[in-house]
Amino acid sequence: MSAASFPSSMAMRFGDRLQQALQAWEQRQGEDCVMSLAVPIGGLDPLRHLPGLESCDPFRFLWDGAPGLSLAASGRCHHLDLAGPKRFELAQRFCDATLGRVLEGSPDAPAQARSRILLAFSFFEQPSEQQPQGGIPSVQAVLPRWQLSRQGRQGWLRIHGVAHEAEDVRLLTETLWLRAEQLQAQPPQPEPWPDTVHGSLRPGDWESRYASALERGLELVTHGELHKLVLAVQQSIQLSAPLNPLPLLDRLRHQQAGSCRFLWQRDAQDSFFGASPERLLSLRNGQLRSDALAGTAGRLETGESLLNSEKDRREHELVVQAITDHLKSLGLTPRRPRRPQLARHGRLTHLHTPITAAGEGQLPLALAGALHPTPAVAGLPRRQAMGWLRSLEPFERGGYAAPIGWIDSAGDAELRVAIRCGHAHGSQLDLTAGAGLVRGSVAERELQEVALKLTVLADQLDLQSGSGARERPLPPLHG
Ligand SMILES: C=C(O[C@@H]1C=C(C(=O)O)C=C[C@H]1O)C(=O)O
Repeated sequence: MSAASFPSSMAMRFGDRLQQALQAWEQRQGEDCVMSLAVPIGGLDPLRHLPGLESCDPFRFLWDGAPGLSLAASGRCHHLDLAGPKRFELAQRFCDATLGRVLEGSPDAPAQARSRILLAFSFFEQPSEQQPQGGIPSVQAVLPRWQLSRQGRQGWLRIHGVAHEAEDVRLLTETLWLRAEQLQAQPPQPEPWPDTVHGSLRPGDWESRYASALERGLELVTHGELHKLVLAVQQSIQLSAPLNPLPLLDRLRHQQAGSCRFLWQRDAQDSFFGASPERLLSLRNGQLRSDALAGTAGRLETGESLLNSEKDRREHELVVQAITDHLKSLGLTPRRPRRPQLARHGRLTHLHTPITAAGEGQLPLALAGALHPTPAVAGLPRRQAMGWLRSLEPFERGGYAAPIGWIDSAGDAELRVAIRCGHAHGSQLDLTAGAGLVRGSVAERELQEVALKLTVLADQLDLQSGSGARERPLPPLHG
């Protein structure tokens, strides 16, 4: 195909794009390189157009921070799967090396459309000996084939591809142009999405297994062996039809508007998805931000009662202190408001303290490696708490409570803590949720808090039997 086969108004634009790309190619250093090309594409909704972004590789990703950045991606141009220690350092090196090789052929593209490496970690560095990790590497990093982004009304489509010669650059430009035309011509997924998820609870009751772990956890924090322990539970659902997570994520856009919806789909059989209220870190133009989020109230309590709860304030402060201490140990000067605010995410309200610092020149994954896991999802002291989680939780956490997000070609990054999430693999869907125990925590309240958190996703499903994950009111907060 040549530029002549496009309508004349677009031919100019196509010709300009091609010329830009070839100019960048001429200035390359080294033999081969990864060419990165982008075109503006109107404000297509990445969530609704992800199905139209298919690639020969089954990998798909969604980051839906609407009304902020939304990003859909598919296919893998380069990727890394790792297990074991130093994963943050090695993933950072992969990002630097890969993004360093990317040749920007569309220098007019804005920040939302920058080339990105997508990242998903597992909670633990190594899978446990008893429980296989469910095949999840301790870090997955992907430079996608396709990226469709939207921020405000603007949207961009980007392609990454290896180029050996100028002809490859022409071919990539044409592939990009054609896909942009197809996406713009295609209607997005209709509203409402057609399918509901059908499934039934798998036998095996998380409540009885949680009760014994909870008893031990409460002993540990009461006797001062730990300051905090965040015990999680897992509810498994047997799916009677394959799960499409996109309709769920679409509904969560309305029901949990302040959170960031995410999807990491290794293939059609394996989807990890959720709506995270918690920012592990964001780095934008050298400004670092991390969120301390701990202390939870359900719909029936007032935010005031949460703000006035001595136990919740103490639990929250442990998280703020841990984050600020880690940042200080890296030589940063974190700033924080003196008192927490309330942050509402769907049916739950949390205590929230945003922590900020000047972070010029910081490596996002060095920061993430120091911060993960915060005491909001693990406990204190960290090492001992991690050991107790291994022995008390009767399942593998996988990606639950681990960092998920992206780094872009300018060094900006955002990583969320993957909570309020589910993992569908084959015909099974696992929902995981946890709650923090500190001195003064009450067993019944913690049990009801995790049950309430499980409902965030479970309520989107059409379950055939009564669910242990149904919402019950939380008993009163203790002062
Ligand atoms: C661990 C989870 O949530 C975390 C624990 C919270 C708490 O204990 O109050 C609140 C928000 C999150 O930091 C979860 O939702 O699974």
